[in-house]
Amino acid sequence: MSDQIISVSEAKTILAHQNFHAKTACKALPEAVGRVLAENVCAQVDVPAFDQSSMDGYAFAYNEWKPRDPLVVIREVPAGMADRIAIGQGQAARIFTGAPLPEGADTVVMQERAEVIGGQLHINQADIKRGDHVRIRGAEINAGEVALAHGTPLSAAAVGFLAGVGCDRVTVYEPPVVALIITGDELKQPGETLSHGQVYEASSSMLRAALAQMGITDVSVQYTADTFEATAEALAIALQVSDVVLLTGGVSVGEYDFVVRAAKHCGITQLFHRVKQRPGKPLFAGRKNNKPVFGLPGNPSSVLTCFYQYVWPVLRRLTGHNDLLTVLQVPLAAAYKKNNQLTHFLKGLYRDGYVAILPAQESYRMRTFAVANCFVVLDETERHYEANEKVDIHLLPHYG
Ligand SMILES: Nc1nc2c(c(=O)[nH]1)N[C@H]1C(S)=C(S)[C@@H](COP(=O)(O)OP(=O)(O)OC[C@H]3O[C@@H](n4cnc5c(N)ncnc54)[C@H](O)[C@@H]3O)O[C@H]1N2
Ligand code: MOO
Repeated sequence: MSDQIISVSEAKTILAHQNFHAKTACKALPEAVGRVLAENVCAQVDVPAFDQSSMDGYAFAYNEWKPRDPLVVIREVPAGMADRIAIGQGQAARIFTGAPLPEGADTVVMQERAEVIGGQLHINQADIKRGDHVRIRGAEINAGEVALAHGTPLSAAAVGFLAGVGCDRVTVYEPPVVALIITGDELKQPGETLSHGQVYEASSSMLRAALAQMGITDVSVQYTADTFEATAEALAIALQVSDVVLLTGGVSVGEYDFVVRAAKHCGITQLFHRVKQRPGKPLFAGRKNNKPVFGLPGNPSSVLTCFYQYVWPVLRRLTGHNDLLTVLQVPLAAAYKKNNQLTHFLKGLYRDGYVAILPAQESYRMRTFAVANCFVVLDETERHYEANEKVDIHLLPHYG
């Protein structure tokens, strides 16, 4: 679409309107933890499925009981007893936590508040009320009712709740398969020895880490030379084997920047190229059918900033989440001069109610990003910010 440089909000709106394909899968319940429901799950039974005791004690019929008259204990009802039994007037049943209430009974007295002498139950609780210590059938949920709705993230508690309503499998959003293409002739893997002009390749480890933190672990990596052919070939492979493609580097305007041309060659529709922001101005976004493709500007800090600002929301949507980075308005710890007309995503440290803009913001540097917990987001306006002036911050996901 756009060949023009666009604003941050335009770029985000364009991405928010894309109908990228989200995958779903049917999973055994315990394996679904951390995923998001892609269906409404209904209770298969009433919970509780029968009136049951919530205490170890004695079950009796409240209205038939005269406080001074003892009751005759006729039977014992353990949890799981399948026999349906009934008690009559003047009778009680020994009962245990979770056991079905006998027919005719509606109240349980805890054993600590009663005494059995010669088979006769004496209740020593003046304030006992009808229905005490009884869990009524269906009090939690009725069969057929929606237990958890589409879009609910499955915590351990949610898994427990669904198991309790009889559910054993659920349809959840499936994390996308991601292909990384790392461009750059100068790159060398950490652990190897650098020659003059080479740099350690940081972005594949960094992106894999960021993806793993969002539950995306099916990630392939291709390292490509700075040629059109190598980039186009890697892109064609990536489009075949993955749901989302992330390229790093090669997206600027130099003679060795082939990402945009390779994307066109592979039939990728450009959504935008270049955003009025720092870092990450040369950011590229496109789509091939329903698959998103991002060309992240090569400086590692630009890669990660663009990842959190643009890729992260798309991946969250694909995994069924409906959220953005948490935004807060907080006072600046110190004054700041912003001297251009780009949106700035500055590495910040938010603590004790204030945010400090960290030093070393240049996009080749990761040292202070490594200890940042948020972005300070300053809009395009060129101006001076005072200390204590409130600014927007975006919390990094694991601090949100
Ligand atoms: N004439 C212009 N030059 C540049 C512009 C511009 O508008 N006009 N934009 C600058 C900006 S902003 C950025 S950001 C970079 C982005 O360029 P590329 O996406 O083409 O990135 P590269 O040139 O490939 O790499 C940039 C820089 O980052 C290092 N790098 C790349 N990949 C990795 C990696 N995986 N691990 C570690 N370091 C990496 C690379 O060695 C370069 O130093 O363009 C500016 N130039
Ligand atoms: O993405 Mo660049 O950071 O603006 O150097």
